[in-house]
Amino acid sequence: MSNYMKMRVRNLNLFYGDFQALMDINMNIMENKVTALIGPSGCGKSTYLRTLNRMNDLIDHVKINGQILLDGIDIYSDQCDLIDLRKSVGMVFQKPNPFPKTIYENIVYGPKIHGIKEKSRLDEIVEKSLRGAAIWDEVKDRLDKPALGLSGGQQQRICIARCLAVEPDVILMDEPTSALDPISTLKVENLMDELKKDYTIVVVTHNMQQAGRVSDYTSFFLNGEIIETDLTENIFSNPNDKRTEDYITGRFG
Ligand SMILES: Nc1ncnc2c1ncn2[C@@H]1O[C@H](COP(=O)(O)OP(=O)(O)OP(=O)(O)O)[C@@H](O)[C@H]1O
Repeated sequence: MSNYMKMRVRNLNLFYGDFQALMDINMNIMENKVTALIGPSGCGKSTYLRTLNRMNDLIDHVKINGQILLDGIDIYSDQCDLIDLRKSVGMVFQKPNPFPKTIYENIVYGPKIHGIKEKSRLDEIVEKSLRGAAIWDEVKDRLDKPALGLSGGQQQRICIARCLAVEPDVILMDEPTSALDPISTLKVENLMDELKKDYTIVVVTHNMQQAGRVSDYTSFFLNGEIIETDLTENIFSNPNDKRTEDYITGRFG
């Protein structure tokens, strides 16, 4: 088992204008593990997740200080190329958001941007990515059909396949199952367990049972701070902080 810290976050603060949304965040994100981010609505989970691949750069009144190291390189420094960063750190959103294109075109979109043109290579990537997202068998005979014609659960796995197609190292997932039915949710949860063999996963979830099922580590956020990060089993059975205990036992949030 890897004990490598794929990402290291040090003294991270984030402000939306005058409002400080993240306060002195420190976290080690372990390679080939699933890290769950839990906490009440508005505590900064999504904001934090978005800092990990600089999605907040798109919001113009955001100010960030501190450090986020990916394989030792500060992703906010000049040394880091934004296109490379987004390739290394992929993202899956709450609502499945396939492009209004065929299944095939959804998967090859990223690889084409990165300069892959050869049809046989693209075909290979499509099969590998769809297999990786556990949806190949369901769609292999309809690759030329619109991705939007699939069920919500299938669309989400297409989005995961689209993310895998550019061969990221880290996958960020923002409540990836909150718009899905229980069976699709189970499929995506099982998939996360498979994917962590090859990828490092950080997932925001409101569903505490899900955090318990899928994650190795859990971080509890409250009012923009991390109250504690620990092995998931410790967070759920023996948390250090009373506020964590109150949250996981449903006393607030
Ligand atoms: N673009 C923005 N501009 C200003 N404030 C924002 C912006 N986005 C988020 N916030 C504020 O930052 C805080 C953290 O929001 P964030 O969405 O990160 O929380 P969250 O824990 O993910 O919430 P939820 O679980 O409801 O999705 C909230 O107070 C929110 O109102």
